[in-house]
Parts: sequence; C-alpha cells; structure tokens
Amino acid sequence: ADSKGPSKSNPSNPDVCAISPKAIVSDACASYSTLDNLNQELRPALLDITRNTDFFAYYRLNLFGKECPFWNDENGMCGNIACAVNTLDNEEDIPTIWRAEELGKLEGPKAGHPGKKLQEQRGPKKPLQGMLGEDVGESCVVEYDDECDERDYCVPDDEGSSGKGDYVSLVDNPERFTGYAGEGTKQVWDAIYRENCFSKASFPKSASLGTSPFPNKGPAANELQSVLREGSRQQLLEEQQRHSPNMPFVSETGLENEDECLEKRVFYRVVSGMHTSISTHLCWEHLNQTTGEWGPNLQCYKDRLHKFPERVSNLYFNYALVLRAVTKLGPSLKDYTFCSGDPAQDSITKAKVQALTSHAGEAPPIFDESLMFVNGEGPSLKEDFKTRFRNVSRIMDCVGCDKCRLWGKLQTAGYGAALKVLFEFDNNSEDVPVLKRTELVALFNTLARISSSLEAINEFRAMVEVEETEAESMDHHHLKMPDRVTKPHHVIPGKEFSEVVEDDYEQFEKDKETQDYEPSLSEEFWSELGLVYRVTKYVIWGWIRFPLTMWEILVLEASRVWEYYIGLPVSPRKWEIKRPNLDEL
Ligand SMILES: Cc1cc2nc3c(=O)[nH]c(=O)nc-3n(C[C@H](O)[C@H](O)[C@H](O)COP(=O)(O)OP(=O)(O)OC[C@H]3O[C@@H](n4cnc5c(N)ncnc54)[C@H](O)[C@@H]3O)c2cc1C
Repeated sequence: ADSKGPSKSNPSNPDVCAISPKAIVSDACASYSTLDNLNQELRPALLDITRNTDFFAYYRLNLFGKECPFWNDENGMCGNIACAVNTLDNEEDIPTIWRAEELGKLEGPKAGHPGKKLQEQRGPKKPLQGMLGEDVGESCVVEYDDECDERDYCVPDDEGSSGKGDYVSLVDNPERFTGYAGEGTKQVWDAIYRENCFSKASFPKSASLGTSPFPNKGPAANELQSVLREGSRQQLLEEQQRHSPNMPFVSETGLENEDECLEKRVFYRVVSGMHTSISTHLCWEHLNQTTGEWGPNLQCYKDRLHKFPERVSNLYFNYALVLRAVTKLGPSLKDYTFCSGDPAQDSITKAKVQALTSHAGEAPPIFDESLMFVNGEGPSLKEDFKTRFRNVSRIMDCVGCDKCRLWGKLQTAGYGAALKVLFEFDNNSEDVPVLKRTELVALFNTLARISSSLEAINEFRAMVEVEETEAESMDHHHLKMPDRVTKPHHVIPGKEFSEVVEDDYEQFEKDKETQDYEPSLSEEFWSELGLVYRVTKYVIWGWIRFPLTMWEILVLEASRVWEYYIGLPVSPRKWEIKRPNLDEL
C-alpha cells in the first residue's frame, strides 16, 4: 500500500525531508519504511509506558452525562447517546456476552474525580481512597489542574455539566471489536468528516455573520455556533434544513471543495488516519460472534483498509505527526512531576518517558510543521482548525458504545494535544505549551494506538501476501482432471470410454511428473479413483485371461517335452511367473 503523493519539502531547507524514492507519506516528510523501522525501535518502550505506569494507564474523562449536541429532538433527531446505538442484525440469536451491548461496556474499576476540597481532606497519597485498587499510585493518576484553557484543541467541560468525569483503566479496556455498527456509526463518521469543511470565513475577505439556529445552550452550542457563523455556509445550511428538517446541523454545503489547502488536507488526514486506526484495531482483535473466538479477521482488513491505500497512508501520516509532537515535548518533561506522592514511581516514569523521547529525537526529521499556517490566512485558519477539532471532540459524545466513546475521545484529545504542541507557538519555535495530565496521557496513548495499528497492518499485509502467493502457485500448478474426464462428453468414435479415460489420465500423470507439484484434494481423489479403476481392470482381465494363459503354458510345455522325446534341441521356456509390478498400475 503505497502513497504515491509527491514529496513535500521545506522550501527554505530542501534537505529537511530526505525522502525515499518510493512510498512517501506526503505532507509528513517520511517514507513508510522509515516509519516502520522507527516504530519497531520505539514500540517496546511505548508499550511499557502505557501499560506499566500508573500515570499513563488511567485516563480521566466525562463519559456519561454529556449530550450529543448534533442531533436534537426538535428536528426529530435524538440527542441521547442511547438513540445512536445501532448494532448488528439478529443479535438475539447469539449469547448475551457476545452481543454489542455487552462488548461495548466499560470494564475494571472506576473512580470519580474528587473536587479540590475532597483532595485536601484525603491527602496527596490517597485522593481516590483505593477505588482503582490498593496498589495503584493515586498521586500519579489524579489530575490537579483540571481546567481547559484558551489554547486547547480539547473540549473544556461545559459549565454546569455535572462532575469532572471518572478515572478508568485503559489497560482493562482495550480498543477492539465491539459490534458497534449501523446507521448510528455512519451518522457519527459523517458528522466528523463534515467538520472538514473549511469555510471562506477562515480567509480574510469573507466573514459575514448570519443568524443562528441555536437557542442559548451553553458553551458547547455557542462554540458550534461560532463555527457556523459564516455567511455563505450558514445560509446554505439554513436553506438545506428548511427542505430537510432531519439533517444534522453540521452538514455539507457544497462549498467544501473550495479553498483546498495544506491545513485542510492535514485535518482530513488526521481524522481519516484515526478512523483507519480504529478499523485496524477492530479487525485485529475481532470477535466471531457465533463461535466466541477472538482473533485477526483478514476479510475485515481487506474490506476496510487493504483496498484503500490512502487510508493506510493517513495512518502513517498520523504516526509522523504524533511522534513529532512527543519528540518535541520530550525535553520539557524532564522536570515534570508525574507522581507527586510517590517519588520512586515518579522517577521511574520520568526515566521511561525520557528514554522514549530522546530515542525518538535521534531519528531523522519526520514531520515538518513549519509548513503549516504560514501564509496570509495562517492565524485565522489556525483558529478554524482548532474549532473544528473541538467539534470532532464533541461529536464523540454521540458515539453510542462506551468503550468506543472512551477511545474516540482519548484519541481526539491525543491528536488535539499533538496539534497544540506543534502549532501553539510559532511553528518554528522549539517552545512547547505545558500540557495537562489528561493531555499527556491522551497523547502517549494515541501514539501507542497508532503504533499497534502499524504493526497490525504489517501483519495483515504479510497475511495477504501469503494468501496471494498461495493463490498464484495454485493457479500456476493447478492441474485439474481434464474436463473430458470430469464432465459429460462425446465419445470419440473408435475409442472406448475406458480408453478415453486412460488417455486423459496418462496425460494427467505425465503433466504431474514434469512439474514441481502438490496435489489438491480433488486431484488426489481423481488420482485414487484412477488407481482403483486400473487395479480392478487388471484383476478382472487377469481372471478372464487365466484359462487361456494356462492353455498356452500347457501347449508350450507339451511341445518342449515332445522336442526332448524325439531328440531335438529343447526351445527356451517363453513364460515365467512374476510378482505383479505396481508401476504397471
Ligand atoms: C468514534 C468511533 C469509535 C469507534 N470505535 C469502535 C471500536 O472500538 N470497536 C468497534 O468494533 N467499532 C467501533 N466503532 C464503529 C466502527 O468504526 C465502524 O463504524 C463500524 O464497524 C461499521 O463499519 P462500516 O463498515 O459501516 O464502515 P465505517 O468504519 O463506519 O466507515 C463509514 C464510511 O467512512 C468511510 N471510511 C472508512 N474508513 C475511512 C478512512 N480511514 N478514511 C476515510 N474514510 C473512511 C467509508 O466510506 C465508509 O463507508 C467506532 C465508531 C466511531 C464513530
């Protein structure tokens, strides 16, 4: 699966992106094999960090109690997550544990986020009072500063929204097949892709405000409003909604193809790459809902990804982007406190993170963020980009499966954090913003997700190659019994049916001998049948000929006795008793 896109190079420094001649991940300055090699080197450390440190193994998020802001009851569309749950058909025929409803549920312990007062009361060592398990270093898990600020690509909690979310274990809830599918998923993916409609308002000349279809709804809706507050796009949307009231608020207007630019392409690639990663995981850890067996589903991979090299290239693109962010962030984490109440765990976690980021820093440049947001439209485009990203994050509240929502939200936050690191300051600046705990956890786990996906895709590719080689060699060596043998045919005048079969069979055997050959089941069957036929013929013919042969022997022996009797030289015996030779058959 190669991306054949042209190479991107930094105009100011053409050597920044040393690109291999083939398989370029365009926009990201790296080749597939560079990224695969890098992934192999970094993967063990990344897995260790995300699985074996308390800091990175737990994530806090508001999974419940948030409304999906994109479908609402007024328009006959449900804003409740449960309405979006759509699963496979005929699920009632399979055991409950294999049904989507069950597979999508969160597993493992959960702990509510304690407010500042509770944290003070409980002390720094046990802010969660053992709710995640006694051996969990809680000071590594709890978020102290939990406000979202202006620079965020993430979604701040709406004011008035209840609670600050729960801590859940990422290790206990692997991202894998859940059976979540159908209209609900289509609607969500559609809405996410529609956020890619960068509008004219992102460009200096065209921002005229329209009226909003939203009543006052709080920050989430207001944010959405600001995205929609763009003359041409807004009017078109309102027009479209008058004609079809069930259409989601965020919708295609036809203006999307205008103003194609690098930033828009990057936005699309991030979303599509995330989609690829989700699909890869669900195909790699797939449940056969009728047998209950987990394992890779090659057909799932072929249907969703193998036929679409562009989707796979977007995954590589995301790897380059997120790894660049992690690398850039590395030095600023040297003094970061991962666990305030547990110095031993703190230094172990720090050492692991430093080992990973400095190793990644030794690699050649893989992503050149200085290309983005640099033209005249730069700053406003950046704003638009950010708002759209926040909307993608909100759309995740419409995902009707808890586990999918967990990973969907985490990954959106992870990409958001990566974009923040890469673009918050001057693109060329090595300064990086200070990230919150949640953002760090999301960033590293998102990288780990992409890393697993790359590995799974390589495995899948190898499986497809084996399958194709086998099919090729079967084609090459495929020696079928001739049609005349297996199908009804005209008997050639002058030849018995048995002779025809024999001729064809002999040819078949000759063909076999001249080739490096492994018979298939049907060929073996025909070969055995031919043998039975010839053995039967041999035996019956032997019985029929027996009296005649005995008579011939008797005559021959009598003539030899007569020759001896009258004094003539005795003729040599012309017959002998032989063991049957199997090769004759
Ligand atoms: C946020 C989110 C998280 C999810 N997490 C899980 C999960 O953890 N486990 C699970 O089993 N299911 C999960 N799902 C459901 C899963 O993603 C699919 O939607 C579902 O399996 C149905 O697949 P589908 O074949 O209809 O195509 P979908 O994957 O739903 O794709 C819909 C359409 O998008 C386009 N498309 C597909 N892939 C790409 C791509 N990479 N780039 C661009 N366009 C693309 C295609 O036109 C496709 O027809 C999740 C869904 C969402 C929205």
